[in-house]
Amino acid sequence: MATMAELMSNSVQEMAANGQEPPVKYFYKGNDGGVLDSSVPLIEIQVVDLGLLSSPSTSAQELEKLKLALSTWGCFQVINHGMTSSFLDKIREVSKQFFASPMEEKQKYSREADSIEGYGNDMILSDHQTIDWTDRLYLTISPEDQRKIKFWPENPKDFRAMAISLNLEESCFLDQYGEQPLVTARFNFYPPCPKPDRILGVKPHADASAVTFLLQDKEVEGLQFLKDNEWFRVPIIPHALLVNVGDQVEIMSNGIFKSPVHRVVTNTKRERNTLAVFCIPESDNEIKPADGLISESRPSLYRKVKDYVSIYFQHYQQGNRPNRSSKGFDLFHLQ
Ligand SMILES: O=C(O)CCC(=O)C(=O)O
Ligand SMILES: [Fe+2]
Repeated sequence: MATMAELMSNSVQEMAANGQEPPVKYFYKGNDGGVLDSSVPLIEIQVVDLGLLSSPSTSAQELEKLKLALSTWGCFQVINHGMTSSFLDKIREVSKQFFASPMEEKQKYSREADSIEGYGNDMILSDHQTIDWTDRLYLTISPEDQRKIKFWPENPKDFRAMAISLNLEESCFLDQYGEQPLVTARFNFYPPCPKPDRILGVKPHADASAVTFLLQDKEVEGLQFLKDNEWFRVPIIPHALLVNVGDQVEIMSNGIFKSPVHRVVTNTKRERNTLAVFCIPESDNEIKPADGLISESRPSLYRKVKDYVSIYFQHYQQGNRPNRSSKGFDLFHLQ
């Protein structure tokens, strides 16, 4: 049996700091390596104002914008969301401080070999797997009784308070989410990478969530979305949150809302910090296209699923995406 040390890969941050040559398992096998320059076009991303969305005189127009965004790109930036700029900056700061703390400190929160929760990087499931150039801290935020406080850093002191107040449960509004949807937070740290043309921060994937909220780095770009076989950069709006549809809302909306394929590219000079918050329906709930969205002209395009996240992770590390089509269970290959 493989030992714990064999199953866990090294911290990417240490490799970067030591100027170590990245092992080949980090090299992306696809023919489309990542680039971070202006030759990659920017998404003309919709910016949705939550204030306008909730005010009767302006909501219709804002709702149209939302629908257009979700049915074309599957993502938008949200402003006027009620979280102050100083609060968002504080999250960024606390996350930076955690990753900047000594390795012995971070290792107190190391994930266990067979689970994603805690501090670490990709789980190694196969010899052929491409590993992402990122270290992460992955925490369950809600339901509260599923929090594993042992993984929540004690330092910086503000960390636990910050993460608790990030409870975005209210945004998970659909019935299919169930009474106790899961909200998880992934603090992502991408150190500078010596081989950005060969190594990705996160390989191409779509999210297993219903909806994902991303707090981007304020200064360093990296996230790209795929549309019509072309990659597009996401612009930075410092105090906006990026919202993207995950596979489960694509299923619930019978494919009207798109769960976009995205990736993170690396760069040689600057580290990048982001926070992704995933809203995930209760695993016992059956997820299926809403009845109102099925008709003779638009039959149900997806199979019913339960515990989609488990199905998803069985495929993810191999670079595959489960095919949720009602027609079968082929795999959609991403690398
Ligand atoms: O860090 C980013 O920009 C995106 C991360 C991401 O796609 C994910 O964690 O699923
Ligand atoms: Fe993602």
